[in-house]
Amino acid sequence: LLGIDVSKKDNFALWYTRVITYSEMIDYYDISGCYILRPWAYSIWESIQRWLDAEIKELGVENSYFPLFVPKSVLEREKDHIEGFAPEVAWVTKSGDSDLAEPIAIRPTSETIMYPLFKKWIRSHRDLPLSLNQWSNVVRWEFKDPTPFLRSREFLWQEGHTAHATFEESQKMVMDVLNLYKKVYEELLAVPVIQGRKTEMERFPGGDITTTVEAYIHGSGRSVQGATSHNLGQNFGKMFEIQYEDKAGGHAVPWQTSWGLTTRSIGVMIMAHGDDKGLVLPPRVAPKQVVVIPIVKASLSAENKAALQSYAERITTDLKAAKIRVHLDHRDNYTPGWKYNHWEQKGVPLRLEVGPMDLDKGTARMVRRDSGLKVDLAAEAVVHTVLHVLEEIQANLFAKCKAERDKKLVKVWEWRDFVPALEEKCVILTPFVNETEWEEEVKRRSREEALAGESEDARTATSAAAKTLCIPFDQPDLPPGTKCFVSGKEATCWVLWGRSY
Ligand SMILES: O=C1CCCN[C@@H]1CCCn1cnc2ccccc2c1=O
Repeated sequence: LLGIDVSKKDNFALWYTRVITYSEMIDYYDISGCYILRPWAYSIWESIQRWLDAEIKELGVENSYFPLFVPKSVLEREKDHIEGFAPEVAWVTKSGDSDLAEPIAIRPTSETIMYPLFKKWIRSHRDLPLSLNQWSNVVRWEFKDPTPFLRSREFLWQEGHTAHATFEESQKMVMDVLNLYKKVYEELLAVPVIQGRKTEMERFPGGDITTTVEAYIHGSGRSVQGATSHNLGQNFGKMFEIQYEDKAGGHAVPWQTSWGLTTRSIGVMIMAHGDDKGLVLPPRVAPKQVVVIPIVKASLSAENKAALQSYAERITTDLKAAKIRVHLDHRDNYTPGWKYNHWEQKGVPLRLEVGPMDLDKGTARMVRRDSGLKVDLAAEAVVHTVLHVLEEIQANLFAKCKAERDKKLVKVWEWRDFVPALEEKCVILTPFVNETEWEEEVKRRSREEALAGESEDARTATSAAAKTLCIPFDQPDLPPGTKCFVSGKEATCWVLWGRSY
Protein backbone atom coordinates (compact mmCIF):
# COMPACT_ATOMS: atom_id res chain seq x y z
CA LEU A 1 0.00 0.00 0.00
CA LEU A 2 1.49 3.34 -0.95
CA GLY A 3 1.08 5.39 2.23
CA ILE A 4 2.14 8.98 2.84
CA ASP A 5 5.03 7.47 4.84
CA VAL A 6 6.31 10.79 6.13
CA SER A 7 5.04 12.58 9.21
CA LYS A 8 3.72 16.15 8.95
CA LYS A 9 5.81 17.16 11.94
CA ASP A 10 9.04 15.55 10.69
CA ASN A 11 9.22 16.88 7.15
CA PHE A 12 6.44 19.33 6.40
CA ALA A 13 7.47 20.14 2.80
CA LEU A 14 7.74 16.46 1.76
CA TRP A 15 4.54 15.63 3.67
CA TYR A 16 2.71 18.36 1.72
CA THR A 17 4.02 17.13 -1.64
CA ARG A 18 2.92 13.55 -0.83
CA VAL A 19 -0.55 14.63 0.40
CA ILE A 20 -1.40 16.71 -2.67
CA THR A 21 -0.27 13.99 -5.08
CA TYR A 22 -1.57 10.88 -3.28
CA SER A 23 -4.95 12.59 -2.88
CA GLU A 24 -4.92 13.12 -6.68
CA MET A 25 -5.28 16.92 -6.35
CA ILE A 26 -2.10 18.03 -8.14
CA ASP A 27 0.13 16.72 -10.86
CA TYR A 28 3.34 18.30 -12.02
CA TYR A 29 4.10 19.96 -15.36
CA ASP A 30 7.11 20.65 -17.57
CA ILE A 31 7.14 24.34 -16.66
CA SER A 32 8.40 25.10 -13.15
CA GLY A 33 5.79 26.76 -10.97
CA CYS A 34 2.90 25.48 -13.10
CA TYR A 35 0.69 22.66 -11.85
CA ILE A 36 -2.31 20.67 -13.00
CA LEU A 37 -5.40 21.09 -10.80
CA ARG A 38 -6.96 17.62 -11.02
CA PRO A 39 -10.70 17.15 -10.45
CA TRP A 40 -10.29 16.55 -6.69
CA ALA A 41 -8.74 20.01 -6.35
CA TYR A 42 -10.80 21.77 -9.00
CA SER A 43 -14.03 20.65 -7.33
CA ILE A 44 -12.92 22.47 -4.15
CA TRP A 45 -12.21 25.64 -6.15
CA GLU A 46 -15.70 25.34 -7.64
CA SER A 47 -17.25 25.12 -4.15
CA ILE A 48 -15.37 28.26 -3.06
CA GLN A 49 -16.34 29.99 -6.31
CA ARG A 50 -20.00 29.02 -6.03
CA TRP A 51 -20.35 30.38 -2.50
CA LEU A 52 -18.25 33.54 -3.00
CA ASP A 53 -19.76 34.37 -6.40
CA ALA A 54 -23.28 34.36 -4.97
CA GLU A 55 -22.18 36.55 -2.04
CA ILE A 56 -20.41 39.19 -4.15
CA LYS A 57 -23.45 39.39 -6.40
CA GLU A 58 -25.43 40.18 -3.23
CA LEU A 59 -23.08 43.16 -2.85
CA GLY A 60 -24.23 44.41 -6.26
CA VAL A 61 -21.11 43.25 -8.09
CA GLU A 62 -21.46 41.91 -11.65
CA ASN A 63 -19.11 39.46 -13.36
CA SER A 64 -17.35 40.42 -16.56
CA TYR A 65 -14.31 39.32 -18.49
CA PHE A 66 -11.41 41.44 -19.70
CA PRO A 67 -8.55 40.51 -22.05
CA LEU A 68 -5.59 38.49 -20.84
CA PHE A 69 -3.14 40.91 -22.50
CA VAL A 70 -2.08 44.46 -21.70
CA PRO A 71 0.17 46.59 -23.94
CA LYS A 72 3.52 47.58 -22.42
CA SER A 73 2.63 51.26 -22.76
CA VAL A 74 -0.56 50.78 -20.76
CA LEU A 75 0.93 48.53 -18.05
CA GLU A 76 3.64 51.08 -17.42
CA ARG A 77 1.19 53.89 -16.77
CA GLU A 78 1.37 52.60 -13.20
CA LYS A 79 5.13 53.00 -13.42
CA ASP A 80 5.53 54.30 -9.90
CA HIS A 81 4.31 51.24 -8.09
CA ILE A 82 4.78 48.39 -10.52
CA GLU A 83 8.54 48.82 -10.56
CA GLY A 84 8.54 46.50 -7.54
CA PHE A 85 6.55 43.95 -9.50
CA ALA A 86 8.23 44.41 -12.92
CA PRO A 87 10.46 41.30 -12.67
CA GLU A 88 7.32 39.14 -12.33
CA VAL A 89 5.64 40.33 -15.53
CA ALA A 90 5.51 37.74 -18.35
CA TRP A 91 5.72 39.18 -21.86
CA VAL A 92 4.56 38.08 -25.34
CA THR A 93 7.08 39.47 -27.83
CA LYS A 94 6.52 37.38 -30.96
CA SER A 95 3.79 35.75 -32.98
CA GLY A 96 5.24 32.94 -35.03
CA ASP A 97 8.57 34.10 -36.40
CA SER A 98 7.77 37.79 -36.42
CA ASP A 99 8.34 40.20 -33.56
CA LEU A 100 5.39 42.13 -32.22
CA ALA A 101 5.62 45.89 -32.75
CA GLU A 102 5.00 46.45 -29.05
CA PRO A 103 5.55 43.79 -26.36
CA ILE A 104 2.35 42.63 -24.69
CA ALA A 105 2.20 41.64 -21.02
CA ILE A 106 0.15 38.72 -19.74
CA ARG A 107 -2.03 40.10 -16.94
CA PRO A 108 -0.51 39.80 -13.47
CA THR A 109 -3.58 41.70 -12.25
CA SER A 110 -6.11 43.73 -14.23
CA GLU A 111 -6.13 47.34 -12.97
CA THR A 112 -4.39 48.68 -16.07
CA ILE A 113 -6.62 46.59 -18.34
CA MET A 114 -9.88 47.63 -16.73
CA TYR A 115 -9.40 51.24 -15.73
CA PRO A 116 -9.11 52.78 -19.21
CA LEU A 117 -12.62 51.33 -19.72
CA PHE A 118 -13.72 52.66 -16.32
CA LYS A 119 -12.67 56.08 -17.65
CA LYS A 120 -14.91 55.54 -20.69
CA TRP A 121 -17.91 54.23 -18.73
CA ILE A 122 -17.90 56.60 -15.75
CA ARG A 123 -19.14 60.02 -16.87
CA SER A 124 -21.87 60.87 -14.40
CA HIS A 125 -22.57 60.16 -10.73
CA ARG A 126 -25.42 58.04 -12.11
CA ASP A 127 -22.79 55.63 -13.44
CA LEU A 128 -21.67 54.95 -9.86
CA PRO A 129 -21.17 52.66 -8.14
CA LEU A 130 -19.51 50.63 -10.87
CA SER A 131 -18.82 47.17 -9.41
CA LEU A 132 -17.23 44.46 -11.53
CA ASN A 133 -15.62 41.11 -10.75
CA GLN A 134 -13.63 38.70 -12.90
CA TRP A 135 -12.96 35.00 -12.31
CA SER A 136 -9.77 34.26 -14.21
CA ASN A 137 -6.16 33.14 -14.18
CA VAL A 138 -3.22 35.48 -13.76
CA VAL A 139 0.50 35.02 -14.36
CA ARG A 140 3.31 36.25 -12.14
CA TRP A 141 6.76 34.91 -12.95
CA GLU A 142 7.80 34.47 -9.34
CA PHE A 143 11.45 34.08 -8.54
CA LYS A 144 11.05 32.30 -5.19
CA ASP A 145 10.70 28.51 -4.95
CA PRO A 146 7.19 27.60 -6.12
CA THR A 147 4.77 25.66 -3.90
CA PRO A 148 1.57 24.18 -5.35
CA PHE A 149 -1.46 26.33 -4.48
CA LEU A 150 0.59 28.69 -2.27
CA ARG A 151 2.97 30.14 -4.85
CA SER A 152 2.62 29.25 -8.53
CA ARG A 153 3.42 31.20 -11.69
CA GLU A 154 -0.14 30.88 -12.91
CA PHE A 155 -3.04 30.79 -10.50
CA LEU A 156 -6.83 31.17 -10.48
CA TRP A 157 -8.53 33.94 -8.58
CA GLN A 158 -11.32 36.41 -8.57
CA GLU A 159 -10.46 40.09 -8.77
CA GLY A 160 -13.10 42.65 -7.84
CA HIS A 161 -12.86 46.28 -8.92
CA THR A 162 -15.34 48.96 -7.84
CA ALA A 163 -15.74 52.73 -8.15
CA HIS A 164 -17.81 54.85 -5.76
CA ALA A 165 -18.85 58.47 -5.29
CA THR A 166 -17.56 58.66 -1.71
CA PHE A 167 -14.70 57.29 0.37
CA GLU A 168 -17.19 56.01 2.95
CA GLU A 169 -18.98 53.90 0.32
CA SER A 170 -15.68 52.53 -1.00
CA GLN A 171 -14.45 51.66 2.50
CA LYS A 172 -17.74 49.86 3.23
CA MET A 173 -17.15 47.75 0.11
CA VAL A 174 -13.57 47.02 1.22
CA MET A 175 -14.78 45.73 4.59
CA ASP A 176 -17.87 43.90 3.26
CA VAL A 177 -15.56 41.93 0.95
CA LEU A 178 -12.97 41.31 3.68
CA ASN A 179 -15.77 39.85 5.82
CA LEU A 180 -16.72 37.53 2.95
CA TYR A 181 -13.08 36.39 2.76
CA LYS A 182 -13.13 35.65 6.49
CA LYS A 183 -16.24 33.55 5.93
CA VAL A 184 -14.65 31.64 3.04
CA TYR A 185 -11.80 30.65 5.34
CA GLU A 186 -13.72 30.11 8.57
CA GLU A 187 -17.07 28.75 7.37
CA LEU A 188 -16.08 26.87 4.21
CA LEU A 189 -12.43 25.91 4.78
CA ALA A 190 -12.65 25.70 8.63
CA VAL A 191 -9.49 27.83 8.95
CA PRO A 192 -9.48 30.74 11.46
CA VAL A 193 -8.04 34.02 10.17
CA ILE A 194 -7.13 37.37 11.71
CA GLN A 195 -8.40 40.49 9.94
CA GLY A 196 -6.28 43.60 9.89
CA ARG A 197 -4.56 46.34 7.97
CA LYS A 198 -1.16 45.96 6.29
CA THR A 199 1.61 48.28 7.47
CA GLU A 200 2.99 51.04 5.19
CA MET A 201 5.75 48.65 4.10
CA GLU A 202 3.52 45.69 3.31
CA ARG A 203 0.56 47.45 1.69
CA PHE A 204 -0.19 47.61 -2.07
CA PRO A 205 1.61 50.82 -3.08
CA GLY A 206 -1.00 51.60 -5.75
CA GLY A 207 -3.65 51.94 -3.06
CA ASP A 208 -4.19 53.83 0.20
CA ILE A 209 -5.26 51.02 2.55
CA THR A 210 -4.64 47.28 2.23
CA THR A 211 -6.71 45.03 4.47
CA THR A 212 -6.01 41.32 4.80
CA VAL A 213 -7.05 38.02 6.35
CA GLU A 214 -4.03 36.23 7.84
CA ALA A 215 -3.98 32.46 8.40
CA TYR A 216 -1.55 30.45 10.52
CA ILE A 217 -0.19 27.06 9.38
CA HIS A 218 0.38 24.98 12.51
CA GLY A 219 2.55 22.36 10.79
CA SER A 220 5.18 24.81 9.58
CA GLY A 221 4.62 27.57 12.13
CA ARG A 222 4.31 30.00 9.23
CA SER A 223 1.59 32.50 8.49
CA VAL A 224 0.11 33.17 5.11
CA GLN A 225 -1.89 36.02 3.59
CA GLY A 226 -5.27 34.51 2.80
CA ALA A 227 -6.76 37.29 0.64
CA THR A 228 -6.61 41.09 0.35
CA SER A 229 -9.07 43.94 -0.03
CA HIS A 230 -7.68 47.36 -0.95
CA ASN A 231 -9.02 50.87 -0.73
CA LEU A 232 -7.35 52.47 -3.76
CA GLY A 233 -8.51 55.96 -2.86
CA GLN A 234 -8.47 58.22 -5.93
CA ASN A 235 -4.96 57.12 -7.01
CA PHE A 236 -6.02 55.11 -10.07
CA GLY A 237 -8.77 57.64 -10.87
CA LYS A 238 -6.11 60.32 -11.16
CA MET A 239 -3.66 58.03 -12.99
CA PHE A 240 -6.27 57.02 -15.57
CA GLU A 241 -8.07 60.39 -15.57
CA ILE A 242 -11.39 58.90 -14.53
CA GLN A 243 -13.71 61.87 -14.02
CA TYR A 244 -17.45 62.25 -13.67
CA GLU A 245 -20.00 65.00 -13.25
CA ASP A 246 -21.20 64.95 -9.68
CA LYS A 247 -24.67 65.92 -8.44
CA ALA A 248 -23.59 69.56 -8.03
CA GLY A 249 -22.46 69.61 -11.67
CA GLY A 250 -18.78 69.71 -10.80
CA HIS A 251 -16.03 67.29 -11.83
CA ALA A 252 -15.12 64.53 -9.39
CA VAL A 253 -12.77 61.54 -9.24
CA PRO A 254 -14.30 58.25 -7.97
CA TRP A 255 -13.10 56.34 -4.91
CA GLN A 256 -12.04 52.83 -5.89
CA THR A 257 -11.46 49.40 -4.39
CA SER A 258 -9.87 46.16 -5.61
CA TRP A 259 -9.87 42.78 -3.92
CA GLY A 260 -8.80 39.21 -4.61
CA LEU A 261 -8.91 35.63 -3.30
CA THR A 262 -6.93 32.91 -5.05
CA THR A 263 -6.43 29.14 -5.27
CA ARG A 264 -3.83 29.66 -2.51
CA SER A 265 -6.83 29.22 -0.18
CA ILE A 266 -6.92 25.50 -1.12
CA GLY A 267 -3.27 25.07 -0.09
CA VAL A 268 -3.96 26.75 3.25
CA MET A 269 -6.86 24.34 3.91
CA ILE A 270 -4.69 21.30 3.01
CA MET A 271 -1.87 22.39 5.30
CA ALA A 272 -4.21 23.31 8.13
CA HIS A 273 -6.17 20.05 8.35
CA GLY A 274 -4.06 17.34 6.71
CA ASP A 275 -2.60 14.54 8.88
CA ASP A 276 -0.19 11.65 8.45
CA LYS A 277 -2.82 9.61 6.62
CA GLY A 278 -3.27 12.39 4.06
CA LEU A 279 -5.87 15.01 3.24
CA VAL A 280 -8.63 15.84 5.74
CA LEU A 281 -11.44 17.72 3.99
CA PRO A 282 -13.95 20.07 5.61
CA PRO A 283 -17.35 18.62 4.60
CA ARG A 284 -18.60 21.92 3.15
CA VAL A 285 -16.01 21.77 0.35
CA ALA A 286 -15.39 18.00 0.15
CA PRO A 287 -15.93 16.79 -3.45
CA LYS A 288 -17.32 13.63 -1.84
CA GLN A 289 -18.60 13.76 1.73
CA VAL A 290 -19.27 10.03 2.15
CA VAL A 291 -17.78 6.97 0.50
CA VAL A 292 -19.75 3.70 0.76
CA ILE A 293 -17.58 0.56 0.69
CA PRO A 294 -19.20 -2.88 0.39
CA ILE A 295 -17.13 -5.62 2.07
CA VAL A 296 -17.56 -8.45 -0.39
CA LYS A 297 -15.96 -11.66 0.83
CA ALA A 298 -14.98 -14.12 -1.93
CA SER A 299 -16.73 -16.87 0.08
CA LEU A 300 -20.10 -15.15 -0.37
CA SER A 301 -22.63 -16.85 -2.63
CA ALA A 302 -23.57 -15.06 -5.85
CA GLU A 303 -26.99 -14.11 -4.50
CA ASN A 304 -25.54 -12.79 -1.25
CA LYS A 305 -23.04 -10.73 -3.24
CA ALA A 306 -25.92 -9.34 -5.29
CA ALA A 307 -27.96 -8.69 -2.14
CA LEU A 308 -25.04 -6.88 -0.51
CA GLN A 309 -24.49 -4.82 -3.66
CA SER A 310 -28.10 -3.69 -3.84
CA TYR A 311 -28.12 -2.94 -0.07
CA ALA A 312 -25.07 -0.69 -0.52
CA GLU A 313 -26.76 0.91 -3.53
CA ARG A 314 -29.91 1.63 -1.49
CA ILE A 315 -27.89 3.36 1.23
CA THR A 316 -26.08 5.37 -1.47
CA THR A 317 -29.36 6.37 -3.12
CA ASP A 318 -30.84 7.49 0.22
CA LEU A 319 -27.79 9.71 0.84
CA LYS A 320 -27.93 11.17 -2.69
CA ALA A 321 -31.62 11.96 -2.17
CA ALA A 322 -30.56 14.03 0.87
CA LYS A 323 -28.20 16.05 -1.36
CA ILE A 324 -25.14 14.46 0.25
CA ARG A 325 -22.14 14.07 -2.06
CA VAL A 326 -21.70 10.28 -1.84
CA HIS A 327 -19.65 7.78 -3.81
CA LEU A 328 -20.17 4.01 -3.86
CA ASP A 329 -16.84 2.31 -4.46
CA HIS A 330 -17.91 -1.10 -5.72
CA ARG A 331 -14.72 -1.82 -7.72
CA ASP A 332 -14.00 -5.51 -7.46
CA ASN A 333 -10.29 -5.16 -8.30
CA TYR A 334 -9.40 -3.51 -4.97
CA THR A 335 -9.72 -4.88 -1.43
CA PRO A 336 -11.70 -2.99 1.24
CA GLY A 337 -8.42 -2.29 3.04
CA TRP A 338 -6.94 -0.68 -0.04
CA LYS A 339 -10.10 1.40 -0.46
CA TYR A 340 -10.02 2.59 3.18
CA ASN A 341 -6.45 3.82 2.67
CA HIS A 342 -7.26 5.38 -0.70
CA TRP A 343 -10.25 7.41 0.46
CA GLU A 344 -8.48 8.39 3.70
CA GLN A 345 -5.63 9.82 1.61
CA LYS A 346 -8.23 11.75 -0.37
CA GLY A 347 -9.66 13.12 2.87
CA VAL A 348 -13.28 12.00 2.51
CA PRO A 349 -14.96 13.01 5.81
CA LEU A 350 -17.04 9.84 6.30
CA ARG A 351 -16.78 6.21 5.26
CA LEU A 352 -19.67 3.71 5.46
CA GLU A 353 -18.57 0.07 5.55
CA VAL A 354 -21.27 -2.41 4.58
CA GLY A 355 -20.54 -6.12 5.07
CA PRO A 356 -22.61 -9.36 5.13
CA MET A 357 -23.32 -8.91 8.86
CA ASP A 358 -24.68 -5.43 8.15
CA LEU A 359 -26.93 -6.88 5.46
CA ASP A 360 -28.36 -9.37 7.99
CA LYS A 361 -28.78 -6.78 10.77
CA GLY A 362 -29.77 -3.87 8.51
CA THR A 363 -26.83 -1.76 9.73
CA ALA A 364 -23.74 0.06 8.41
CA ARG A 365 -20.48 1.05 10.11
CA MET A 366 -19.71 4.79 9.93
CA VAL A 367 -16.05 5.84 10.29
CA ARG A 368 -15.03 9.51 10.78
CA ARG A 369 -11.90 10.70 8.94
CA ASP A 370 -11.16 13.48 11.45
CA SER A 371 -11.37 11.44 14.66
CA GLY A 372 -11.30 7.82 13.46
CA LEU A 373 -14.46 7.18 15.51
CA LYS A 374 -16.38 4.08 14.36
CA VAL A 375 -20.13 3.79 14.97
CA ASP A 376 -22.59 1.08 13.86
CA LEU A 377 -25.81 2.62 12.56
CA ALA A 378 -29.20 1.21 11.67
CA ALA A 379 -29.76 1.72 7.94
CA GLU A 380 -32.78 3.95 8.58
CA ALA A 381 -30.64 6.21 10.82
CA VAL A 382 -27.85 6.68 8.25
CA VAL A 383 -29.10 9.81 6.45
CA HIS A 384 -29.93 11.98 9.46
CA THR A 385 -26.85 10.78 11.36
CA VAL A 386 -24.57 11.54 8.41
CA LEU A 387 -26.08 15.02 7.99
CA HIS A 388 -25.51 15.76 11.68
CA VAL A 389 -22.00 14.27 11.85
CA LEU A 390 -20.86 16.17 8.74
CA GLU A 391 -21.71 19.41 10.58
CA GLU A 392 -19.90 18.09 13.67
CA ILE A 393 -16.79 17.38 11.60
CA GLN A 394 -16.89 20.87 10.07
CA ALA A 395 -17.08 22.44 13.54
CA ASN A 396 -14.46 20.08 14.97
CA LEU A 397 -11.91 20.91 12.24
CA PHE A 398 -12.37 24.63 12.87
CA ALA A 399 -12.13 24.23 16.64
CA LYS A 400 -8.97 22.11 16.40
CA CYS A 401 -7.34 24.60 14.02
CA LYS A 402 -8.30 27.56 16.22
CA ALA A 403 -6.98 25.87 19.37
CA GLU A 404 -3.67 25.10 17.64
CA ARG A 405 -3.40 28.70 16.41
CA ASP A 406 -4.35 30.25 19.75
CA LYS A 407 -1.74 28.09 21.51
CA LYS A 408 0.92 29.64 19.26
CA LEU A 409 -0.44 33.20 19.33
CA VAL A 410 1.67 35.00 21.93
CA LYS A 411 2.27 38.55 23.14
CA VAL A 412 5.87 39.77 23.40
CA TRP A 413 6.93 43.06 25.06
CA GLU A 414 10.75 42.75 24.87
CA TRP A 415 13.04 42.08 21.91
CA ARG A 416 14.89 39.32 23.79
CA ASP A 417 11.71 37.20 23.73
CA PHE A 418 10.94 37.77 20.05
CA VAL A 419 13.28 35.44 18.08
CA PRO A 420 12.89 32.60 20.64
CA ALA A 421 9.13 32.85 20.07
CA LEU A 422 9.70 32.66 16.31
CA GLU A 423 11.85 29.59 16.86
CA GLU A 424 8.90 28.12 18.80
CA LYS A 425 6.78 28.58 15.65
CA CYS A 426 4.74 31.32 17.28
CA VAL A 427 2.81 34.11 15.65
CA ILE A 428 3.57 37.17 17.73
CA LEU A 429 1.67 40.26 18.87
CA THR A 430 3.88 43.12 20.01
CA PRO A 431 3.43 46.77 21.01
CA PHE A 432 5.10 48.61 18.08
CA VAL A 433 6.04 52.14 17.07
CA ASN A 434 4.82 51.28 13.55
CA GLU A 435 7.58 53.08 11.67
CA THR A 436 8.98 51.50 8.49
CA GLU A 437 12.62 51.84 9.52
CA TRP A 438 11.91 49.78 12.66
CA GLU A 439 9.97 47.25 10.61
CA GLU A 440 13.04 46.86 8.39
CA GLU A 441 15.19 46.55 11.51
CA VAL A 442 13.07 43.72 12.91
CA LYS A 443 13.18 41.91 9.55
CA ARG A 444 16.95 42.22 9.41
CA ARG A 445 17.70 41.37 13.04
CA SER A 446 15.25 38.45 13.25
CA ARG A 447 16.81 36.93 10.13
CA GLU A 448 20.36 37.54 11.36
CA GLU A 449 19.74 36.14 14.84
CA ALA A 450 17.82 33.13 13.50
CA LEU A 451 20.44 32.23 10.91
CA ALA A 452 23.30 33.12 13.27
CA GLY A 453 25.81 33.31 10.46
CA GLU A 454 24.34 30.67 8.16
CA SER A 455 23.45 31.90 4.66
CA GLU A 456 19.96 31.97 3.19
CA ASP A 457 19.19 31.50 -0.51
CA ALA A 458 17.18 34.46 -1.83
CA ARG A 459 15.18 31.93 -3.84
CA THR A 460 13.86 30.30 -0.72
CA ALA A 461 10.11 30.45 -0.53
CA THR A 462 10.25 30.66 3.25
CA SER A 463 12.58 33.14 4.94
CA ALA A 464 13.88 33.03 8.52
CA ALA A 465 12.99 36.70 8.88
CA ALA A 466 9.87 37.84 10.68
CA LYS A 467 7.62 40.24 8.83
CA THR A 468 4.52 42.13 9.84
CA LEU A 469 1.36 40.25 8.93
CA CYS A 470 -1.12 42.95 9.84
CA ILE A 471 -2.24 45.52 12.38
CA PRO A 472 -5.21 43.54 13.73
CA PHE A 473 -8.51 45.40 13.77
CA ASP A 474 -9.11 43.70 17.11
CA GLN A 475 -6.45 45.61 19.12
CA PRO A 476 -5.55 44.43 22.64
CA ASP A 477 -5.48 47.13 25.30
CA LEU A 478 -2.44 49.45 24.92
CA PRO A 479 -1.88 51.38 28.17
CA PRO A 480 -0.37 54.87 27.57
CA GLY A 481 3.39 54.76 27.96
CA THR A 482 3.69 51.18 26.70
CA LYS A 483 7.07 50.88 24.96
CA CYS A 484 7.64 49.51 21.45
CA PHE A 485 9.26 46.08 21.83
CA VAL A 486 12.22 46.85 19.58
CA SER A 487 12.76 50.62 19.49
CA GLY A 488 11.84 51.46 23.08
CA LYS A 489 9.86 54.39 21.70
CA GLU A 490 6.20 55.02 22.54
CA ALA A 491 4.17 52.15 21.00
CA THR A 492 1.25 53.30 18.83
CA CYS A 493 -0.44 49.93 18.21
CA TRP A 494 -0.23 46.17 18.53
CA VAL A 495 1.21 44.49 15.38
CA LEU A 496 1.08 40.83 14.40
CA TRP A 497 4.42 39.35 13.28
CA GLY A 498 5.36 35.94 11.90
CA ARG A 499 7.50 33.97 9.51
CA SER A 500 5.44 33.62 6.35
CA TYR A 501 5.20 32.13 2.89
O1 LIG B 1 -4.12 42.39 -4.77
C1 LIG B 1 -5.00 42.79 -5.50
C2 LIG B 1 -6.37 42.23 -5.49
C3 LIG B 1 -6.88 41.96 -6.86
C4 LIG B 1 -6.61 43.10 -7.82
N1 LIG B 1 -5.23 43.59 -7.76
C5 LIG B 1 -4.81 43.97 -6.42
C6 LIG B 1 -3.37 44.53 -6.37
C7 LIG B 1 -2.36 43.68 -7.11
C8 LIG B 1 -0.94 44.17 -6.78
N2 LIG B 1 0.01 43.59 -7.74
C9 LIG B 1 0.55 42.37 -7.47
N3 LIG B 1 1.41 41.77 -8.29
C10 LIG B 1 1.81 42.39 -9.46
C11 LIG B 1 2.73 41.75 -10.34
C12 LIG B 1 3.10 42.36 -11.51
C13 LIG B 1 2.57 43.62 -11.86
C14 LIG B 1 1.66 44.28 -11.03
C15 LIG B 1 1.29 43.66 -9.81
C16 LIG B 1 0.33 44.28 -8.89
O2 LIG B 1 -0.17 45.37 -9.11
